[in-house]
Amino acid sequence: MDLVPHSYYLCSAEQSRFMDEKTISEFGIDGFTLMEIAGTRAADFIQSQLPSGSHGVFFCGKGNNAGDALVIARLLSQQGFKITICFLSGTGDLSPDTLENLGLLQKLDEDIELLDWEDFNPSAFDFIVDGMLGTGLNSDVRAPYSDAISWINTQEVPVFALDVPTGLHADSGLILGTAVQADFTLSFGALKTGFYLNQGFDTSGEVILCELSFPNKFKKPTAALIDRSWVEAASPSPKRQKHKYDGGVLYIIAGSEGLTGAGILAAKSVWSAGLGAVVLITPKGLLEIYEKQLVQIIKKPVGDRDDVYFKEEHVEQVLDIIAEKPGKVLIGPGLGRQQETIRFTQSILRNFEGDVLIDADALFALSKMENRKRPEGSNWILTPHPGELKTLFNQEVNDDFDQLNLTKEKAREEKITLLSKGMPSIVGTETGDAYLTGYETRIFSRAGFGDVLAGKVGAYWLKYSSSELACFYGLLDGFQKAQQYFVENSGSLAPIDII
Ligand SMILES: NC(=O)C1=CN([C@@H]2O[C@H](COP(=O)(O)OP(=O)(O)OC[C@H]3O[C@@H](n4cnc5c(N)ncnc54)[C@H](OP(=O)(O)O)[C@@H]3O)[C@@H](O)[C@H]2O)[C@@H](O)CC1
Ligand SMILES: Nc1ncnc2c1ncn2[C@@H]1O[C@H](COP(=O)(O)OP(=O)(O)O)[C@@H](O)[C@H]1O
Ligand SMILES: [K+]
Repeated sequence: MDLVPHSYYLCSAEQSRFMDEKTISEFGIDGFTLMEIAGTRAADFIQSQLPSGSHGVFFCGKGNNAGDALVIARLLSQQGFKITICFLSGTGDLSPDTLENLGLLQKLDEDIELLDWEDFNPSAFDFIVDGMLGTGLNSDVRAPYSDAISWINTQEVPVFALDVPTGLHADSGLILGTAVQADFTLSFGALKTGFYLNQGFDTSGEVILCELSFPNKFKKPTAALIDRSWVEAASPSPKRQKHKYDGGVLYIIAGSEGLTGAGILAAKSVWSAGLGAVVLITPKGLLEIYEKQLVQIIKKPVGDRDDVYFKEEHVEQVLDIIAEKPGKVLIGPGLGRQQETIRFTQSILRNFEGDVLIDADALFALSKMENRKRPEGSNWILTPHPGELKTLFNQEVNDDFDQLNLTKEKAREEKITLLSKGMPSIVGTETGDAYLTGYETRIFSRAGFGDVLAGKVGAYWLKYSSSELACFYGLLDGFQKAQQYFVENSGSLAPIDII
Protein backbone atom coordinates (compact mmCIF):
# COMPACT_ATOMS: atom_id res chain seq x y z
CA MET A 1 0.00 0.00 0.00
CA ASP A 2 3.05 2.31 0.20
CA LEU A 3 2.37 3.76 -3.24
CA VAL A 4 -1.24 4.65 -2.56
CA PRO A 5 -2.12 8.18 -1.36
CA HIS A 6 -4.10 8.01 1.87
CA SER A 7 -7.11 9.61 0.22
CA TYR A 8 -7.67 6.34 -1.69
CA TYR A 9 -7.60 4.15 1.41
CA LEU A 10 -10.78 2.23 2.15
CA CYS A 11 -11.47 1.63 5.84
CA SER A 12 -13.89 -0.30 7.98
CA ALA A 13 -15.95 1.17 10.83
CA GLU A 14 -13.46 -0.31 13.28
CA GLN A 15 -10.50 1.24 11.47
CA SER A 16 -12.32 4.60 11.49
CA ARG A 17 -12.88 4.27 15.23
CA PHE A 18 -9.23 3.28 15.71
CA MET A 19 -7.98 6.40 13.88
CA ASP A 20 -10.40 8.49 15.87
CA GLU A 21 -9.43 7.08 19.24
CA LYS A 22 -5.69 7.18 18.58
CA THR A 23 -5.87 10.77 17.32
CA ILE A 24 -7.74 11.74 20.47
CA SER A 25 -5.85 9.71 23.09
CA GLU A 26 -2.30 9.53 21.70
CA PHE A 27 -1.96 12.46 19.35
CA GLY A 28 -4.00 14.90 21.39
CA ILE A 29 -6.68 16.38 19.14
CA ASP A 30 -9.97 15.98 20.99
CA GLY A 31 -13.17 14.54 19.52
CA PHE A 32 -14.98 17.87 19.69
CA THR A 33 -12.32 19.47 17.48
CA LEU A 34 -12.47 16.57 15.01
CA MET A 35 -16.23 16.98 14.83
CA GLU A 36 -15.82 20.70 14.14
CA ILE A 37 -13.40 19.93 11.28
CA ALA A 38 -15.72 17.26 9.85
CA GLY A 39 -18.71 19.59 10.01
CA THR A 40 -16.79 22.51 8.52
CA ARG A 41 -15.63 20.52 5.53
CA ALA A 42 -19.10 19.10 4.96
CA ALA A 43 -20.77 22.51 5.30
CA ASP A 44 -18.37 23.94 2.70
CA PHE A 45 -19.36 21.20 0.28
CA ILE A 46 -23.11 21.51 0.87
CA GLN A 47 -22.87 25.26 0.47
CA SER A 48 -21.11 24.80 -2.87
CA GLN A 49 -24.10 22.79 -4.13
CA LEU A 50 -27.00 25.02 -3.09
CA PRO A 51 -28.09 28.64 -3.27
CA SER A 52 -27.96 30.58 0.00
CA GLY A 53 -31.35 30.80 1.64
CA SER A 54 -32.15 27.16 0.89
CA HIS A 55 -34.13 25.39 3.58
CA GLY A 56 -32.63 22.12 4.84
CA VAL A 57 -34.01 19.49 7.19
CA PHE A 58 -31.38 17.74 9.32
CA PHE A 59 -32.29 14.31 10.68
CA CYS A 60 -30.26 13.54 13.80
CA GLY A 61 -29.78 10.41 15.90
CA LYS A 62 -28.16 10.54 19.32
CA GLY A 63 -24.53 9.62 18.51
CA ASN A 64 -21.66 11.61 17.05
CA ASN A 65 -23.11 11.39 13.54
CA ALA A 66 -25.76 13.80 14.81
CA GLY A 67 -23.01 16.03 16.22
CA ASP A 68 -21.58 16.43 12.72
CA ALA A 69 -25.04 17.44 11.50
CA LEU A 70 -25.39 20.04 14.25
CA VAL A 71 -22.03 21.62 13.35
CA ILE A 72 -23.14 21.86 9.72
CA ALA A 73 -26.52 23.32 10.73
CA ARG A 74 -24.77 25.98 12.83
CA LEU A 75 -22.36 26.95 10.05
CA LEU A 76 -25.00 27.02 7.32
CA SER A 77 -27.41 29.04 9.43
CA GLN A 78 -24.67 31.67 9.65
CA GLN A 79 -24.55 31.70 5.86
CA GLY A 80 -28.22 32.48 5.47
CA PHE A 81 -29.59 28.95 5.16
CA LYS A 82 -32.89 28.12 6.83
CA ILE A 83 -32.59 25.15 9.19
CA THR A 84 -35.01 22.56 10.60
CA ILE A 85 -33.58 19.89 12.90
CA CYS A 86 -35.44 16.69 13.65
CA PHE A 87 -34.24 14.37 16.44
CA LEU A 88 -35.11 10.71 16.08
CA SER A 89 -34.30 9.77 19.69
CA GLY A 90 -35.01 13.12 21.36
CA THR A 91 -32.27 15.17 22.98
CA GLY A 92 -32.15 13.47 26.39
CA ASP A 93 -29.50 10.90 25.53
CA LEU A 94 -27.15 12.69 23.14
CA SER A 95 -23.41 11.81 23.13
CA PRO A 96 -21.35 14.44 25.00
CA ASP A 97 -19.89 16.18 21.90
CA THR A 98 -23.28 16.20 20.21
CA LEU A 99 -24.92 17.71 23.30
CA GLU A 100 -22.25 20.39 23.42
CA ASN A 101 -22.92 21.22 19.79
CA LEU A 102 -26.63 21.45 20.46
CA GLY A 103 -25.75 24.00 23.15
CA LEU A 104 -23.70 26.06 20.67
CA LEU A 105 -26.48 25.97 18.13
CA GLN A 106 -29.01 27.21 20.68
CA LYS A 107 -26.71 30.11 21.64
CA LEU A 108 -26.78 31.45 18.08
CA ASP A 109 -30.10 33.12 18.55
CA GLU A 110 -31.09 32.31 14.98
CA ASP A 111 -34.49 31.14 13.89
CA ILE A 112 -33.69 27.42 13.92
CA GLU A 113 -36.53 24.95 14.22
CA LEU A 114 -35.81 22.06 16.62
CA LEU A 115 -38.28 19.20 16.93
CA ASP A 116 -38.70 15.51 17.57
CA TRP A 117 -39.82 13.00 14.92
CA GLU A 118 -43.33 12.81 16.44
CA ASP A 119 -43.75 16.54 15.77
CA PHE A 120 -42.15 16.50 12.34
CA ASN A 121 -44.35 18.13 9.76
CA PRO A 122 -43.31 17.15 6.24
CA SER A 123 -43.22 20.26 4.12
CA ALA A 124 -41.23 21.58 1.21
CA PHE A 125 -37.52 21.47 1.99
CA ASP A 126 -34.73 22.22 -0.48
CA PHE A 127 -32.30 19.62 0.83
CA ILE A 128 -31.95 16.88 3.42
CA VAL A 129 -29.02 16.08 5.70
CA ASP A 130 -28.80 12.57 7.12
CA GLY A 131 -27.06 12.68 10.49
CA MET A 132 -28.93 9.73 11.98
CA LEU A 133 -26.49 6.83 12.05
CA GLY A 134 -22.89 6.56 10.92
CA THR A 135 -20.28 3.98 11.84
CA GLY A 136 -22.20 3.24 15.05
CA LEU A 137 -24.92 1.25 13.23
CA ASN A 138 -25.13 -2.05 15.11
CA SER A 139 -28.27 -3.87 13.88
CA ASP A 140 -31.21 -3.56 11.48
CA VAL A 141 -32.44 0.02 11.55
CA ARG A 142 -35.13 0.47 14.19
CA ALA A 143 -38.20 2.69 14.21
CA PRO A 144 -38.57 5.62 14.06
CA TYR A 145 -35.29 5.80 12.08
CA SER A 146 -36.77 3.43 9.50
CA ASP A 147 -39.85 5.69 9.18
CA ALA A 148 -37.66 8.73 8.59
CA ILE A 149 -35.73 6.80 5.93
CA SER A 150 -38.96 5.86 4.15
CA TRP A 151 -39.96 9.51 4.04
CA ILE A 152 -36.50 10.72 2.92
CA ASN A 153 -36.42 8.21 0.09
CA THR A 154 -39.63 9.59 -1.40
CA GLN A 155 -38.25 13.14 -1.59
CA GLU A 156 -36.80 14.59 -4.75
CA VAL A 157 -34.42 17.13 -3.22
CA PRO A 158 -30.67 16.46 -2.77
CA VAL A 159 -29.85 14.16 0.14
CA PHE A 160 -26.46 14.59 1.85
CA ALA A 161 -25.54 11.58 4.00
CA LEU A 162 -22.95 12.23 6.70
CA ASP A 163 -20.13 9.71 6.92
CA VAL A 164 -22.29 6.76 5.79
CA PRO A 165 -25.90 6.70 4.51
CA THR A 166 -27.98 5.63 7.52
CA GLY A 167 -28.67 1.90 7.33
CA LEU A 168 -25.72 1.06 5.08
CA HIS A 169 -23.08 -1.04 6.80
CA ALA A 170 -19.79 0.82 6.49
CA ASP A 171 -17.74 -2.38 6.03
CA SER A 172 -19.85 -4.67 3.89
CA GLY A 173 -22.08 -2.27 1.96
CA LEU A 174 -25.05 -4.39 3.00
CA ILE A 175 -28.28 -2.61 3.88
CA LEU A 176 -29.39 -3.41 7.42
CA GLY A 177 -33.18 -3.37 7.04
CA THR A 178 -33.44 -0.13 5.11
CA ALA A 179 -31.11 2.69 4.12
CA VAL A 180 -31.07 6.30 3.08
CA GLN A 181 -30.66 6.68 -0.66
CA ALA A 182 -28.05 9.44 -0.80
CA ASP A 183 -27.16 11.78 -3.63
CA PHE A 184 -23.90 12.63 -1.85
CA THR A 185 -22.09 10.86 0.94
CA LEU A 186 -19.63 13.05 2.83
CA SER A 187 -17.21 10.57 4.31
CA PHE A 188 -15.12 11.70 7.27
CA GLY A 189 -11.42 10.90 7.68
CA ALA A 190 -11.36 7.99 5.22
CA LEU A 191 -13.50 6.36 2.54
CA LYS A 192 -15.35 3.25 3.70
CA THR A 193 -15.17 -0.12 1.94
CA GLY A 194 -18.97 -0.35 2.11
CA PHE A 195 -19.43 2.42 -0.47
CA TYR A 196 -18.13 0.09 -3.16
CA LEU A 197 -19.44 -3.32 -2.07
CA ASN A 198 -22.89 -4.92 -2.37
CA GLN A 199 -25.65 -2.27 -2.26
CA GLY A 200 -23.17 0.46 -1.29
CA PHE A 201 -22.45 1.60 -4.81
CA ASP A 202 -26.12 2.25 -5.57
CA THR A 203 -26.91 3.75 -2.15
CA SER A 204 -24.05 6.18 -1.51
CA GLY A 205 -24.40 8.47 -4.53
CA GLU A 206 -21.34 10.59 -5.20
CA VAL A 207 -18.78 10.05 -2.46
CA ILE A 208 -16.81 13.02 -1.17
CA LEU A 209 -13.93 12.57 1.24
CA CYS A 210 -13.77 15.18 4.00
CA GLU A 211 -10.25 14.89 5.41
CA LEU A 212 -9.74 15.06 9.16
CA SER A 213 -6.43 15.58 10.96
CA PHE A 214 -5.68 11.91 11.58
CA PRO A 215 -1.90 11.34 11.50
CA ASN A 216 -1.01 9.00 8.63
CA LYS A 217 0.54 6.45 10.98
CA PHE A 218 -2.93 5.64 12.32
CA LYS A 219 -4.33 4.91 8.87
CA LYS A 220 -4.61 1.16 8.42
CA PRO A 221 -6.88 0.37 5.49
CA THR A 222 -8.73 -2.80 4.46
CA ALA A 223 -8.21 -2.00 0.78
CA ALA A 224 -7.57 0.89 -1.60
CA LEU A 225 -9.44 2.34 -4.53
CA ILE A 226 -7.83 1.87 -7.95
CA ASP A 227 -7.49 5.26 -9.60
CA ARG A 228 -5.55 6.24 -12.67
CA SER A 229 -3.96 9.28 -10.96
CA TRP A 230 -2.02 7.33 -8.36
CA VAL A 231 -1.49 4.26 -10.54
CA GLU A 232 0.31 6.41 -13.11
CA ALA A 233 2.34 8.19 -10.44
CA ALA A 234 3.36 4.82 -8.99
CA SER A 235 4.49 3.36 -12.33
CA PRO A 236 8.01 3.23 -13.67
CA SER A 237 8.20 4.55 -17.24
CA PRO A 238 7.98 1.55 -19.55
CA LYS A 239 11.27 0.61 -21.21
CA ARG A 240 11.73 2.00 -24.70
CA GLN A 241 12.06 -0.88 -27.14
CA LYS A 242 14.58 -0.99 -29.98
CA HIS A 243 13.33 -4.28 -31.31
CA LYS A 244 9.87 -5.81 -31.14
CA TYR A 245 11.16 -8.66 -28.97
CA ASP A 246 12.96 -6.38 -26.47
CA GLY A 247 9.94 -6.11 -24.22
CA GLY A 248 9.36 -9.86 -24.29
CA VAL A 249 6.68 -11.93 -25.96
CA LEU A 250 3.18 -12.64 -24.77
CA TYR A 251 2.36 -16.22 -25.71
CA ILE A 252 -1.38 -16.82 -25.84
CA ILE A 253 -2.62 -20.37 -25.43
CA ALA A 254 -6.29 -20.12 -26.27
CA GLY A 255 -9.18 -21.32 -28.39
CA SER A 256 -10.88 -24.53 -29.42
CA GLU A 257 -13.48 -25.41 -32.03
CA GLY A 258 -16.55 -23.19 -31.46
CA LEU A 259 -14.60 -20.93 -29.08
CA THR A 260 -12.09 -19.28 -31.37
CA GLY A 261 -13.77 -15.92 -30.67
CA ALA A 262 -12.24 -15.88 -27.20
CA GLY A 263 -8.74 -16.38 -28.62
CA ILE A 264 -9.33 -13.70 -31.23
CA LEU A 265 -10.58 -11.14 -28.69
CA ALA A 266 -7.68 -11.86 -26.32
CA ALA A 267 -5.09 -11.61 -29.09
CA LYS A 268 -6.57 -8.38 -30.48
CA SER A 269 -6.69 -6.93 -27.00
CA VAL A 270 -3.01 -7.70 -26.36
CA TRP A 271 -2.07 -6.19 -29.69
CA SER A 272 -4.05 -2.99 -29.11
CA ALA A 273 -2.37 -2.46 -25.73
CA GLY A 274 0.74 -1.76 -27.76
CA LEU A 275 2.80 -4.88 -27.22
CA GLY A 276 5.53 -5.47 -29.79
CA ALA A 277 5.33 -9.24 -29.97
CA VAL A 278 2.31 -11.48 -29.55
CA VAL A 279 2.32 -15.18 -30.42
CA LEU A 280 -0.92 -17.13 -30.57
CA ILE A 281 -0.41 -20.84 -30.09
CA THR A 282 -3.21 -22.87 -31.63
CA PRO A 283 -4.18 -26.44 -32.50
CA LYS A 284 -3.38 -26.74 -36.20
CA GLY A 285 -7.01 -27.41 -37.20
CA LEU A 286 -7.95 -23.84 -36.21
CA LEU A 287 -5.07 -22.06 -37.92
CA GLU A 288 -7.10 -21.08 -40.98
CA ILE A 289 -9.67 -19.21 -38.88
CA TYR A 290 -6.96 -17.23 -37.10
CA GLU A 291 -5.09 -16.49 -40.32
CA LYS A 292 -8.17 -14.69 -41.60
CA GLN A 293 -8.97 -12.83 -38.38
CA LEU A 294 -5.57 -11.97 -36.91
CA VAL A 295 -3.45 -10.75 -39.76
CA GLN A 296 -0.84 -8.92 -37.69
CA ILE A 297 -0.35 -11.62 -35.07
CA ILE A 298 2.19 -14.46 -35.27
CA LYS A 299 0.53 -17.87 -35.04
CA LYS A 300 2.29 -21.08 -34.04
CA PRO A 301 0.25 -24.20 -34.79
CA VAL A 302 0.75 -27.43 -32.86
CA GLY A 303 -0.41 -30.99 -33.57
CA ASP A 304 -2.17 -32.20 -36.72
CA ARG A 305 -4.56 -30.64 -39.21
CA ASP A 306 -7.55 -32.34 -37.59
CA ASP A 307 -6.70 -31.12 -34.06
CA VAL A 308 -9.28 -28.55 -33.03
CA TYR A 309 -8.49 -28.43 -29.32
CA PHE A 310 -5.37 -28.83 -27.18
CA LYS A 311 -4.34 -32.32 -26.09
CA GLU A 312 -1.72 -33.74 -23.80
CA GLU A 313 0.38 -34.76 -26.80
CA HIS A 314 0.85 -31.02 -27.60
CA VAL A 315 2.55 -30.25 -24.29
CA GLU A 316 6.17 -30.77 -25.43
CA GLN A 317 5.67 -28.67 -28.55
CA VAL A 318 4.01 -25.86 -26.62
CA LEU A 319 6.69 -25.86 -23.91
CA ASP A 320 9.34 -25.59 -26.63
CA ILE A 321 7.56 -22.63 -28.23
CA ILE A 322 7.16 -20.68 -24.99
CA ALA A 323 10.81 -21.25 -24.17
CA GLU A 324 11.98 -19.78 -27.49
CA LYS A 325 12.06 -16.13 -26.40
CA PRO A 326 11.71 -14.50 -23.01
CA GLY A 327 8.14 -13.61 -22.24
CA LYS A 328 4.99 -14.50 -20.37
CA VAL A 329 2.07 -16.79 -21.03
CA LEU A 330 -1.68 -16.13 -21.11
CA ILE A 331 -3.59 -19.40 -20.97
CA GLY A 332 -7.30 -20.07 -20.91
CA PRO A 333 -9.68 -18.08 -23.13
CA GLY A 334 -11.87 -20.48 -25.10
CA LEU A 335 -9.79 -23.61 -24.38
CA GLY A 336 -12.92 -25.66 -23.69
CA ARG A 337 -13.28 -28.33 -21.05
CA GLN A 338 -12.46 -31.58 -22.83
CA GLN A 339 -10.67 -34.00 -20.52
CA GLU A 340 -7.63 -33.97 -22.81
CA THR A 341 -7.49 -30.18 -22.76
CA ILE A 342 -7.75 -30.15 -18.98
CA ARG A 343 -4.80 -32.58 -18.73
CA PHE A 344 -2.86 -30.50 -21.29
CA THR A 345 -3.44 -27.30 -19.29
CA GLN A 346 -2.51 -28.92 -16.00
CA SER A 347 0.70 -30.21 -17.49
CA ILE A 348 1.66 -26.77 -18.82
CA LEU A 349 0.94 -25.20 -15.43
CA ARG A 350 2.96 -27.87 -13.63
CA ASN A 351 5.97 -27.61 -15.93
CA PHE A 352 6.35 -24.04 -17.11
CA GLU A 353 8.76 -22.21 -14.82
CA GLY A 354 7.78 -18.73 -15.92
CA ASP A 355 5.06 -16.13 -15.52
CA VAL A 356 1.53 -17.20 -16.36
CA LEU A 357 -1.81 -15.42 -16.48
CA ILE A 358 -4.46 -18.05 -15.91
CA ASP A 359 -7.98 -17.26 -17.14
CA ALA A 360 -11.30 -18.89 -18.01
CA ASP A 361 -11.07 -22.64 -18.83
CA ALA A 362 -7.50 -22.80 -17.55
CA LEU A 363 -8.88 -21.77 -14.14
CA PHE A 364 -11.28 -24.68 -14.37
CA ALA A 365 -8.37 -27.03 -15.12
CA LEU A 366 -6.45 -25.51 -12.22
CA SER A 367 -9.36 -26.06 -9.84
CA LYS A 368 -9.36 -29.76 -10.78
CA MET A 369 -5.63 -30.13 -10.18
CA GLU A 370 -4.49 -32.07 -7.16
CA ASN A 371 -1.60 -30.59 -5.20
CA ARG A 372 -1.67 -27.41 -7.20
CA LYS A 373 1.56 -25.60 -6.67
CA ARG A 374 3.38 -22.95 -8.62
CA PRO A 375 6.68 -24.17 -10.10
CA GLU A 376 9.69 -22.48 -8.47
CA GLY A 377 10.46 -19.09 -9.99
CA SER A 378 7.09 -18.60 -11.64
CA ASN A 379 4.54 -15.89 -10.91
CA TRP A 380 0.85 -16.35 -11.46
CA ILE A 381 -2.01 -13.96 -12.06
CA LEU A 382 -5.45 -15.58 -11.79
CA THR A 383 -8.52 -13.78 -13.18
CA PRO A 384 -11.62 -15.65 -11.93
CA HIS A 385 -15.20 -14.39 -12.21
CA PRO A 386 -17.34 -15.04 -9.10
CA GLY A 387 -18.30 -18.59 -10.14
CA GLU A 388 -14.70 -19.49 -10.92
CA LEU A 389 -13.59 -18.01 -7.61
CA LYS A 390 -15.92 -20.34 -5.70
CA THR A 391 -14.86 -23.42 -7.65
CA LEU A 392 -11.19 -22.56 -7.39
CA PHE A 393 -11.16 -22.30 -3.62
CA ASN A 394 -14.12 -24.55 -2.94
CA GLN A 395 -15.70 -21.89 -0.78
CA GLU A 396 -19.07 -20.17 -0.69
CA VAL A 397 -19.00 -16.50 -1.63
CA ASN A 398 -22.25 -14.93 -0.45
CA ASP A 399 -21.60 -11.32 -1.27
CA ASP A 400 -18.96 -8.78 -2.29
CA PHE A 401 -17.61 -8.48 1.24
CA ASP A 402 -16.96 -12.25 1.29
CA GLN A 403 -15.36 -11.90 -2.11
CA LEU A 404 -13.05 -9.15 -0.86
CA ASN A 405 -12.00 -11.18 2.18
CA LEU A 406 -11.50 -14.39 0.22
CA THR A 407 -9.52 -12.62 -2.51
CA LYS A 408 -7.19 -11.08 0.07
CA GLU A 409 -6.76 -14.28 2.01
CA LYS A 410 -6.10 -16.59 -0.96
CA ALA A 411 -3.76 -14.22 -2.78
CA ARG A 412 -1.62 -13.98 0.35
CA GLU A 413 -1.76 -17.68 1.21
CA GLU A 414 -1.00 -18.92 -2.31
CA LYS A 415 1.42 -16.07 -3.10
CA ILE A 416 -0.34 -15.13 -6.32
CA THR A 417 -2.02 -12.05 -7.78
CA LEU A 418 -5.75 -12.58 -7.84
CA LEU A 419 -7.95 -10.38 -10.03
CA SER A 420 -11.36 -11.38 -8.85
CA LYS A 421 -13.89 -10.00 -11.33
CA GLY A 422 -17.31 -8.61 -10.48
CA MET A 423 -18.94 -5.42 -9.27
CA PRO A 424 -16.47 -4.34 -7.98
CA SER A 425 -13.49 -6.14 -9.50
CA ILE A 426 -10.94 -6.77 -6.75
CA VAL A 427 -7.18 -7.26 -6.97
CA GLY A 428 -5.53 -9.24 -4.15
CA THR A 429 -1.74 -9.32 -3.89
CA GLU A 430 0.74 -11.76 -2.41
CA THR A 431 1.52 -9.29 0.35
CA GLY A 432 -2.11 -9.38 1.47
CA ASP A 433 -3.21 -6.00 0.09
CA ALA A 434 -6.44 -5.49 -1.83
CA TYR A 435 -7.55 -2.93 -4.40
CA LEU A 436 -11.06 -2.25 -5.70
CA THR A 437 -12.54 -0.67 -8.78
CA GLY A 438 -14.77 2.20 -7.63
CA TYR A 439 -16.66 2.48 -10.90
CA GLU A 440 -19.55 0.79 -12.70
CA THR A 441 -18.31 -2.59 -13.93
CA ARG A 442 -21.73 -4.09 -14.75
CA ILE A 443 -21.35 -2.72 -18.27
CA PHE A 444 -18.73 -5.45 -18.78
CA SER A 445 -20.92 -8.40 -17.84
CA ARG A 446 -21.36 -9.81 -21.34
CA ALA A 447 -19.47 -12.68 -22.92
CA GLY A 448 -16.09 -11.61 -24.21
CA PHE A 449 -15.16 -8.84 -21.79
CA GLY A 450 -13.18 -11.32 -19.71
CA ASP A 451 -11.10 -12.28 -22.76
CA VAL A 452 -10.40 -8.64 -23.54
CA LEU A 453 -9.43 -7.96 -19.92
CA ALA A 454 -7.10 -10.97 -19.83
CA GLY A 455 -5.37 -9.75 -22.99
CA LYS A 456 -4.87 -6.27 -21.59
CA VAL A 457 -3.57 -7.52 -18.25
CA GLY A 458 -1.12 -9.82 -20.05
CA ALA A 459 0.14 -6.98 -22.24
CA TYR A 460 0.58 -4.59 -19.30
CA TRP A 461 2.37 -7.29 -17.30
CA LEU A 462 5.09 -7.34 -19.92
CA LYS A 463 5.09 -3.58 -20.19
CA TYR A 464 5.48 -2.83 -16.47
CA SER A 465 6.91 -6.12 -15.10
CA SER A 466 4.56 -5.84 -12.14
CA SER A 467 1.58 -8.15 -11.78
CA GLU A 468 -0.31 -5.58 -9.70
CA LEU A 469 0.22 -2.69 -12.12
CA ALA A 470 -0.76 -5.07 -14.92
CA CYS A 471 -4.14 -5.65 -13.28
CA PHE A 472 -4.69 -1.97 -12.52
CA TYR A 473 -3.85 -0.86 -16.06
CA GLY A 474 -5.89 -3.67 -17.61
CA LEU A 475 -8.96 -2.65 -15.62
CA LEU A 476 -8.50 1.10 -16.07
CA ASP A 477 -7.79 0.82 -19.76
CA GLY A 478 -11.05 -1.05 -20.34
CA PHE A 479 -12.99 1.46 -18.29
CA GLN A 480 -11.45 4.45 -20.03
CA LYS A 481 -12.25 3.00 -23.45
CA ALA A 482 -15.80 2.20 -22.34
CA GLN A 483 -16.34 5.79 -21.16
CA GLN A 484 -14.98 7.08 -24.44
CA TYR A 485 -17.30 4.75 -26.32
CA PHE A 486 -20.36 6.00 -24.46
CA VAL A 487 -19.42 9.59 -25.19
CA GLU A 488 -18.99 8.93 -28.90
CA ASN A 489 -21.75 6.36 -29.47
CA SER A 490 -25.11 5.30 -28.20
CA GLY A 491 -26.23 1.73 -27.71
CA SER A 492 -24.82 -1.09 -25.67
CA LEU A 493 -21.15 -1.78 -25.28
CA ALA A 494 -19.58 -4.83 -26.93
CA PRO A 495 -16.16 -6.31 -26.10
CA ILE A 496 -14.75 -5.24 -29.46
CA ASP A 497 -15.57 -1.60 -28.60
CA ILE A 498 -12.99 -1.47 -25.83
CA ILE A 499 -10.14 -3.19 -27.65
N1 LIG B 1 -15.57 10.82 17.44
C1 LIG B 1 -14.96 11.48 16.47
O1 LIG B 1 -13.88 11.95 16.65
C2 LIG B 1 -15.59 11.69 15.20
C3 LIG B 1 -16.73 10.97 14.81
N2 LIG B 1 -17.40 11.31 13.75
C4 LIG B 1 -18.79 10.88 13.56
O2 LIG B 1 -19.17 9.97 14.54
C5 LIG B 1 -19.88 8.90 13.95
C6 LIG B 1 -19.86 7.72 14.83
O3 LIG B 1 -20.49 8.13 16.00
P1 LIG B 1 -21.03 7.10 17.07
O4 LIG B 1 -20.01 6.10 17.36
O5 LIG B 1 -21.53 7.91 18.18
O6 LIG B 1 -22.18 6.37 16.30
P2 LIG B 1 -23.47 6.89 15.45
O7 LIG B 1 -23.33 6.30 14.11
O8 LIG B 1 -23.64 8.34 15.56
O9 LIG B 1 -24.72 6.21 16.16
C7 LIG B 1 -24.63 5.45 17.31
C8 LIG B 1 -25.99 5.47 17.97
O10 LIG B 1 -26.92 4.88 17.10
C9 LIG B 1 -27.76 3.97 17.78
N3 LIG B 1 -28.01 2.86 16.89
C10 LIG B 1 -27.14 1.95 16.43
N4 LIG B 1 -27.72 1.11 15.59
C11 LIG B 1 -29.01 1.49 15.50
C12 LIG B 1 -30.12 1.00 14.77
N5 LIG B 1 -30.02 -0.07 13.99
N6 LIG B 1 -31.29 1.64 14.86
C13 LIG B 1 -31.41 2.73 15.67
N7 LIG B 1 -30.38 3.22 16.40
C14 LIG B 1 -29.21 2.62 16.32
C15 LIG B 1 -26.97 3.53 18.98
O11 LIG B 1 -27.88 3.39 20.02
P3 LIG B 1 -27.88 2.08 20.96
O12 LIG B 1 -28.14 0.90 20.03
O13 LIG B 1 -26.50 2.02 21.54
O14 LIG B 1 -28.98 2.37 21.89
C16 LIG B 1 -26.00 4.68 19.23
O15 LIG B 1 -26.47 5.54 20.22
C17 LIG B 1 -19.22 8.74 12.64
O16 LIG B 1 -19.98 8.01 11.71
C18 LIG B 1 -18.99 10.18 12.25
O17 LIG B 1 -20.17 10.69 11.67
C19 LIG B 1 -17.00 12.48 13.01
O18 LIG B 1 -17.56 13.56 13.68
C20 LIG B 1 -15.52 12.63 13.00
C21 LIG B 1 -14.98 12.71 14.33
N1 LIG C 1 -12.28 -2.85 -17.37
C1 LIG C 1 -12.84 -3.58 -16.44
N2 LIG C 1 -12.95 -3.10 -15.18
C2 LIG C 1 -13.52 -3.83 -14.21
N3 LIG C 1 -14.00 -5.06 -14.39
C3 LIG C 1 -13.93 -5.59 -15.60
C4 LIG C 1 -13.36 -4.89 -16.69
N4 LIG C 1 -13.43 -5.69 -17.77
C5 LIG C 1 -14.02 -6.83 -17.37
N5 LIG C 1 -14.33 -6.78 -16.08
C6 LIG C 1 -14.96 -7.83 -15.26
O1 LIG C 1 -14.87 -9.04 -15.96
C7 LIG C 1 -16.16 -9.63 -16.13
C8 LIG C 1 -16.19 -10.39 -17.43
O2 LIG C 1 -15.38 -11.51 -17.33
P1 LIG C 1 -15.95 -12.98 -17.54
O3 LIG C 1 -17.19 -13.13 -16.75
O4 LIG C 1 -14.87 -13.93 -17.31
O5 LIG C 1 -16.36 -12.88 -19.09
P2 LIG C 1 -16.03 -13.77 -20.36
O6 LIG C 1 -17.38 -14.24 -20.81
O7 LIG C 1 -15.41 -12.87 -21.33
O8 LIG C 1 -15.13 -14.86 -19.94
C9 LIG C 1 -17.11 -8.46 -16.05
O9 LIG C 1 -18.39 -8.86 -15.63
C10 LIG C 1 -16.43 -7.55 -15.05
O10 LIG C 1 -16.76 -7.98 -13.74
K1 LIG D 1 -25.54 9.12 8.26
